[in-house]
Amino acid sequence: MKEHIQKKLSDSKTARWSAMLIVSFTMMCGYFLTDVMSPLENLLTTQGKVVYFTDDTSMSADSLITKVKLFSAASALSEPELAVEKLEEGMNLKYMDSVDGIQTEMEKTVSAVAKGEGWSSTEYGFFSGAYGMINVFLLMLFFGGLILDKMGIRFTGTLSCGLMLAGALIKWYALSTDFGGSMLFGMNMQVALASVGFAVFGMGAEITGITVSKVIVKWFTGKELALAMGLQVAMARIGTAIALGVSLPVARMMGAVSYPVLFGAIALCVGFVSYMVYCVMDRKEDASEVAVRQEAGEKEEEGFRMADLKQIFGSRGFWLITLLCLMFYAGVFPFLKFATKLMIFKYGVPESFAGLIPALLPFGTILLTPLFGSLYDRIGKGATLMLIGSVMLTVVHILFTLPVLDYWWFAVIVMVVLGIAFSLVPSAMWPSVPKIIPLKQLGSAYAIIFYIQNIGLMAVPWLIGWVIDRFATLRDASGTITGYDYTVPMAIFSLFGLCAIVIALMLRSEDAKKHYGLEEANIKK
Ligand SMILES: C[C@H](N)C(=O)N[C@@H](CCCCN)C(=O)O
Repeated sequence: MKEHIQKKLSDSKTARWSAMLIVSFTMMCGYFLTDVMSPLENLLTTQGKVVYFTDDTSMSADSLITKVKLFSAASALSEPELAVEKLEEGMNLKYMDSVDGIQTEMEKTVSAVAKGEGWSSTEYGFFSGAYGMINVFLLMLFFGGLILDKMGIRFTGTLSCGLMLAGALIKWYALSTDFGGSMLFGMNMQVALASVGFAVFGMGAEITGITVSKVIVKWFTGKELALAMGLQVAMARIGTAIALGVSLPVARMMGAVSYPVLFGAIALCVGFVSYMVYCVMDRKEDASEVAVRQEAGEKEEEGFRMADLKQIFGSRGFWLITLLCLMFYAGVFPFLKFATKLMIFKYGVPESFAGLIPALLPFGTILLTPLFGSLYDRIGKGATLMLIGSVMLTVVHILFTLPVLDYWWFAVIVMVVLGIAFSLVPSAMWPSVPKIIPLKQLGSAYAIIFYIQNIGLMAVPWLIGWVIDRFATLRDASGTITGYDYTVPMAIFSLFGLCAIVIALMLRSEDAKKHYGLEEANIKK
């Protein structure tokens, strides 16, 4: 008689890769919403109507109208009735402006008009950092990890997807409503409410992040773990790239900053449904695992105990990975929030293309993260990959700081290098955690890492927004903003890179002492 050997569902290649694709799609929708506002910084921080022209420049409606009226009065044209509210797509406007110090007659055709929200850079920074606020101050990520290890993947993932959706809807409501100058918590009502929405969303997104990580470890341990994690991160980056690339065109086309958020919320509903589909697979995987254990006469694995936390906190390798994560990610995600405006004001890129250069960063990582992940699976060298990535991050930020080669093509090259760094470190960092911490504590371990990382994701945008208002904003004698000098903010980002290098070196030497296996291949032959 043929012997029947019970197999787990995850032993099927099709099943485990399908599970990976499904949960990664949910995460991708989350990443889209995380960065959907980044290209809108200039629009959010401009007061009143923003007018875009066919030559790809943008101008504040007030200053344009003043110029047009001055010109029409001087040339007896019939424009004195022109007002901000009357500006529309297709209008032809004539005015005088100074070109190389000479007053010259100019003509521009309006290609789109959108509503600027008049936030300050500090308010924009506060809003961007709000993502990590609940996670950090209410320790929600920490509790999220405990919930994940205690209540399981299906319960936690469903809860966290719901939180993401609720947060996205609050943010959309805030951005699409005119609060007529009212205040909340001593703050512009719109900024405050949008920040609350982003904070709720951030709590959901981060808990979904640790849940998805645990899903992948569950289905891929002993198999293509780093490749699977790399592909999951790659799909997440597609979400970021789409956000950076399409958000501004959508806001311009629809005339308001709230529309890209609305589209993100609709996509997230689909992501939610896809997570429900995963839950069905998860149930089957658990059932097949029980059957395999019964056949082998094995006992069920012990669950997570609070005492296990001591083991996590006592590991020096764990702390080094956590600090590396804090410093490295502080130099990347918060940078992305400010990168579009950096392209406009440091590299002179027209606003309509400016989001495309930062979008190169996640695009590059889409191919490279799984590639480096697969390299790590086969040949190891995880600690070295993290070190090289940290060095590249630092060099990139120093180049963005220095007043040299302020050309758009140089910004493109530097951004591509940053993309390589942003592939190297995550592809080696995340699959290295299970080499230091056992599976049953992994939810909590990822949660603590994400928790500390969130302190950076929250505080760095706050710091940079404030620094831009205080040290980077250039004004003329009347106080009108004339431009930005990004030397100080970018020097701060360079410092994060330097810290990452030091920590990566310490991690490599700790690995050599404790034999975590970070330099060894993941796939056992
Ligand atoms: C922002 C989030 N906390 C984060 O760090 N995400 C990582 C991916 C983590 C995947 C772990 N398996 C990222 O690089 O986006």
